[in-house]
Amino acid sequence: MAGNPVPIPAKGGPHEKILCIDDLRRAASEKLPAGARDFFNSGSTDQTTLFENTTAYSKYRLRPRVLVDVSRADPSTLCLGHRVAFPLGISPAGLQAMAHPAGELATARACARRGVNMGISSFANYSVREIRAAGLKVGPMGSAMQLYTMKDRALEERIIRKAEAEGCSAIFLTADSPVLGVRYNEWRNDFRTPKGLNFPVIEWDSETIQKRTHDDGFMSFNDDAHNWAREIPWLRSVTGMEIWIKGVLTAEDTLKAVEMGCDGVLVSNHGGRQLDGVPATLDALPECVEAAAGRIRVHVDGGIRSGTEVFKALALGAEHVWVGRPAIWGLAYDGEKGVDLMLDTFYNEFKRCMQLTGCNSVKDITKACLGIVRSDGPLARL
Ligand SMILES: Cc1cc2nc3c(=O)[nH]c(=O)nc-3n(C[C@H](O)[C@H](O)[C@H](O)COP(=O)(O)O)c2cc1C
Ligand SMILES: O=C(O)C(=O)c1ccccc1
Repeated sequence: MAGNPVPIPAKGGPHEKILCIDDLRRAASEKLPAGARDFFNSGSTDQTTLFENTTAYSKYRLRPRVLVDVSRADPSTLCLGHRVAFPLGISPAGLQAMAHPAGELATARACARRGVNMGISSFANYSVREIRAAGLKVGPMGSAMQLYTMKDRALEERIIRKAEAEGCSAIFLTADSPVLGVRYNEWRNDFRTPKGLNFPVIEWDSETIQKRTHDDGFMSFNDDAHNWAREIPWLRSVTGMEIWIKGVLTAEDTLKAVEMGCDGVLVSNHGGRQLDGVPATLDALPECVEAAAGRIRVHVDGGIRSGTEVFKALALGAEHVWVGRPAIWGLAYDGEKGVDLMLDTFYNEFKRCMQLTGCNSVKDITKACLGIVRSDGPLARL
């Protein structure tokens, strides 16, 4: 990421007030209509998991080494076969054109410019071809194609073929969504996809979607009869792309992914939008890392809102992290430039955290970088 502007917003400039991801959340939330804002920002049921995803980080303290020459600290690493600027990518999130008309195209351009990978949602508002082309105009970029376990296997195979043809290197199979989570906000607001937005990946146009609520559309499309024995061998038989399971929260399912020959697990609770009451992803991470025992890769997403939190996730054994809502907030705030700003903020905080803890490379970030764990957790911040 050499040559990027340091994201200290210029006095009087358009981003004067955006110093951290929480500033971006506030600024974006002010710009979004209420229904869209609630859809993007909410979790399910009582919002317990949503809250814990973000607050889990505050119980860990850092354990820095001092007087280390960190003048050449290098945050770059490998992710899905690509060298990335730092260990953070953008999680697949649907409906990005509701945040900004350029939606996933803007996200792809920002990812390519900042040298990070992107997950493409099955519910993207642009086709995989358009998204990949937008990114590749700016630079080389890695993408993972997110898949649900679909009722229509022929459609699922068409999506896989297109993703392969466009150079995606992995499938993120979302395993936590046989049905949609309980989303009071969507029911209260009678949330509908805005008119004019299409879902080209799943071959639905605006008219088809208008007839359905989000819940209804989602349930008609996804297969609640999904299971390990059917999905993984089938995926292996139709594609050479890496297969990752997105939504794993336990040692048992990590072991299952190892047994089934998957390439990695993404420890995720769908940003607290599916089953409320499951643990924060940071709290589920250690048991998954231990079960993987280096045999498959382990990534994590959910609630990561600063470079220091990226660092803490790595110290607990994640190889790489992903963020969902911060990209949506970047888009809503200022389209492509807002996503650049979001990535720059994370990058700079992460690099500074590496330097201030005495780490010169991502490999130096180990358990030894974490100190005491405060049992008063989130309250420790108040
Ligand atoms: C608005 C929105 C849409 C999402 N759409 C999808 C999706 O289509 N497929 C999927 O697997 N996950 C989806 N997710 C979950 C994200 O991939 C990711 O797991 C989550 O956002 C990470 O948490 P964070 O937002 O706290 O960073 C979505 C999340 C949000 C907030
Ligand atoms: O709402 C979600 O969490 C989600 O996965 C999704 C699915 C389809 C369209 C937009 C978001």
